[in-house]
Amino acid sequence: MAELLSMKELEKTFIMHYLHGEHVVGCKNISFDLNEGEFIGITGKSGAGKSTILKTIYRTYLPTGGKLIFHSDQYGSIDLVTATEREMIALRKKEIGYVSQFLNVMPRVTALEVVMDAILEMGVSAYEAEEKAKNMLAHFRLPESLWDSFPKTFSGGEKLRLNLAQAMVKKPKLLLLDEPTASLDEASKRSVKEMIEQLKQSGTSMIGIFHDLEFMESVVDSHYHLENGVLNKKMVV
Ligand SMILES: Nc1ncnc2c1ncn2[C@@H]1O[C@H](COP(=O)(O)OP(=O)(O)OP(=O)(O)O)[C@@H](O)[C@H]1O
Repeated sequence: MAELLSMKELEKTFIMHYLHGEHVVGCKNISFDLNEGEFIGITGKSGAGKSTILKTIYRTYLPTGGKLIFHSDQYGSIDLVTATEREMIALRKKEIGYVSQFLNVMPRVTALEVVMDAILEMGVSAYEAEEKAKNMLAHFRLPESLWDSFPKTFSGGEKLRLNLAQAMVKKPKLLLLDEPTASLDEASKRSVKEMIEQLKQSGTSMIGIFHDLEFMESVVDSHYHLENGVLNKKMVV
């Protein structure tokens, strides 16, 4: 299997300006490699730095050290630590997806439009985008009565399912999943598992953070545990 992402000694330190420049370590010395189609699960105590790792890959946070070599279709090998904002925007549009429980959408954009817009960015026709978006929303069991509503008022689980549909409809090369089953019922968890399996088969690589260990072990290939700032490979499932 070809390598997709190589992380070497990734570090993120926050400088707290309102605390007179005090430093808070988000994560440090984090290294691992991710192959095409591989799924790595990361566990660790609250505050260990799991979300910080995902956010530095997606560049919500600018890393303060290390290397993150991503094998991109658009740019060839590119270091996400030093990539420009413009490059990151292009990568987020087409190659790297991120799912969290929190929904960040424009006001007055319907749930269907949220998913359609994601796939339109990939360059498909409006007809195809609508069809794919509807299939995704149905897959994630979002009631049809909500498709033309504004997601701001959705429940936590509905927002998460919309986020999953928006990110997964693109079939990105790399998908980052921050608690993708939190607040979901068993039937919705099964929909998530099925879509993860479909994406893996089509070559998507994933990194996920889970509190639901049983679910995690049913989908990942490798499990890393973060403790006292050190990332240890626990086992290969
Ligand atoms: N934007 C930020 N500014 C300052 N400190 C931050 C920021 N984001 C995270 N941190 C700090 O970095 C450390 C790691 O946080 P992170 O959210 O990555 O932990 P986590 O392992 O994902 O925790 P949880 O399981 O509770 O979500 C924590 O000490 C946190 O307070």
